[in-house]
Amino acid sequence: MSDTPPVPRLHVETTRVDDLKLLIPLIDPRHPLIWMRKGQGIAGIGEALRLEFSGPDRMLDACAAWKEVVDAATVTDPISAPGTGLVAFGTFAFADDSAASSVLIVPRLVLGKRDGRFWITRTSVEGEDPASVVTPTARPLGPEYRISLLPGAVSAEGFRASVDAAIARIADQQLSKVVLARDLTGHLPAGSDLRRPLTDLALGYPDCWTYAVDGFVGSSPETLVRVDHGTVSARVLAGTTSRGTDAEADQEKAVALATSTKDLDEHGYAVTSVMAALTPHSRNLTVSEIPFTLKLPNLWHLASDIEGTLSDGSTSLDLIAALHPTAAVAGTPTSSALALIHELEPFDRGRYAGPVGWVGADGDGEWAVALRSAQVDESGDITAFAGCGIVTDSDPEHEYLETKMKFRPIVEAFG
Ligand SMILES: C=C(O[C@@H]1C=C(C(=O)O)C=C[C@H]1O)C(=O)O
Repeated sequence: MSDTPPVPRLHVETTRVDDLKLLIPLIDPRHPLIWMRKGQGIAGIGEALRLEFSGPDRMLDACAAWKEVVDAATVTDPISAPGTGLVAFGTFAFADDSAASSVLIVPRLVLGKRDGRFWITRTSVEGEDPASVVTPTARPLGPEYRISLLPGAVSAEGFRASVDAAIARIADQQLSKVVLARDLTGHLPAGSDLRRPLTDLALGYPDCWTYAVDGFVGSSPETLVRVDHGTVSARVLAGTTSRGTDAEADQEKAVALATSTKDLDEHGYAVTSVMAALTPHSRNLTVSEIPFTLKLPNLWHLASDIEGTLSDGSTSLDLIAALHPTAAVAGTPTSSALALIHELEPFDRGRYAGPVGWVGADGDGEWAVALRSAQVDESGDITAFAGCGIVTDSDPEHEYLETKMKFRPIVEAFG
C-alpha cells in the first residue's frame, strides 16, 4: 500500500558553479540530506517534494511515482552528470511490514561536486517563485555533544541465544544462512546538530557512502547498485574479521579471512543472490573471480565487485526492488531467512539494511545497503542496528564481537 500525494510540477534548474568547499557545513543541522564518498557527492537543503511509501510494493510504487514526477517536471541541466538535474534522495524500510516510512525527497536545493565539477540545482514547485530558493551559506556547527548508545530490545546474552537458535535451524537444514542484528538506543540533547556525527563519519570512513536522509544517517561500505548511463555495478560484502593490532597481525587477519571456508561460504550466498537478481536485467555481468579483502578503519570485509551492461532499461529504483533484500542482510533462501529474522529479532529494523541513496530523472542512481546506520527521530531518540551472517560454523560470541565492531562508526560518531 502506498500513500502518495498528487504529483506537482517541478521546475528544476542546474547551474555550474566555480567551487563548492565542504558540503556538510552547508546543510540543515536537524534535517541533513547528504550522499558522499571520498569528499564528493550531493547535499540537499529543504524539501520541494516528499513522497512516502510503505508495504511490500514500496520500491515498485516509488518507481511508478518517480516516473510521474519526472514526466511532469521541467528540467534544465547543462551538465548531465550523475547527481545533476532532478534528483531525489531516498531511504526504504527493510521489511515489507515495517512501521518505518520509505521516502523519496526532492530537495529545494542540491549542491554537488564530482570529478572537479561543481553545481547547484534549484527546484521550485509550479506556482512558487523560483527566487524563493536561496543559496545557503556555511553555518558554524552547533555545540558539541556526546551520548551513550546502550543495548535496546536485545541484550548481549539475548543476541548470543538467537545466534545459537539460528545455528540449530541451519543444522536442521531449514536454511543455509541468516543475518541477525541487535540494537542500541540512546537520546540526543534537544537541537543536536547532526552535521557533527556526519562530519566524523565522512572523515573517518572516506571510502564508505556517508548518507543522511530523513533522520537516517550512516556510512555504508556496501554498494547495493549503481546505474550510470547503461552500466550497472554493485559491491557485495559478507565475511568480516577484526583489524590486527600491528601491520603483521593485520595482514594475517586479512589472509585468514580470505581463506576461511566459513566466510567464503557466507560471502558466496551474498554474491549468488545479487547475481541472480541482476541477471534478468543485464548482459555481460562479471564478478571478481575470487573475493578480495576490503580494509576499513574498524574491520576487514570480504568483497566482490559486480559489473555489467543494463539490457532492459531498468532504472536504479527497479533494480533496488529486484535486489532487496540480498543474502548479505537477510540470508538464504530469502523467504526462510526473513521468517527466521521475524521470529528471532524482537524489533522492527526500520530502514536499517534497506536501500539508501539517490535517483535521477533518467533513472540512474547510486544506492547503498544502509549499514553502520542510526535513525534519529524528531524527539531525539536514536536507534542503531548491526548484524552478521550466521552459517553452520558460526560461533555466538564471535558474532557478538562482530556486531560490536560494526557499531563502532556510529558509536564513535555520536559518543
Ligand atoms: C549486516 C551487516 O553487515 C553485513 C554482513 C556482513 C557479514 O556478515 O560479514 C558483512 C557486511 C554486510 O553485508 C551490518 O553491518 O549490520
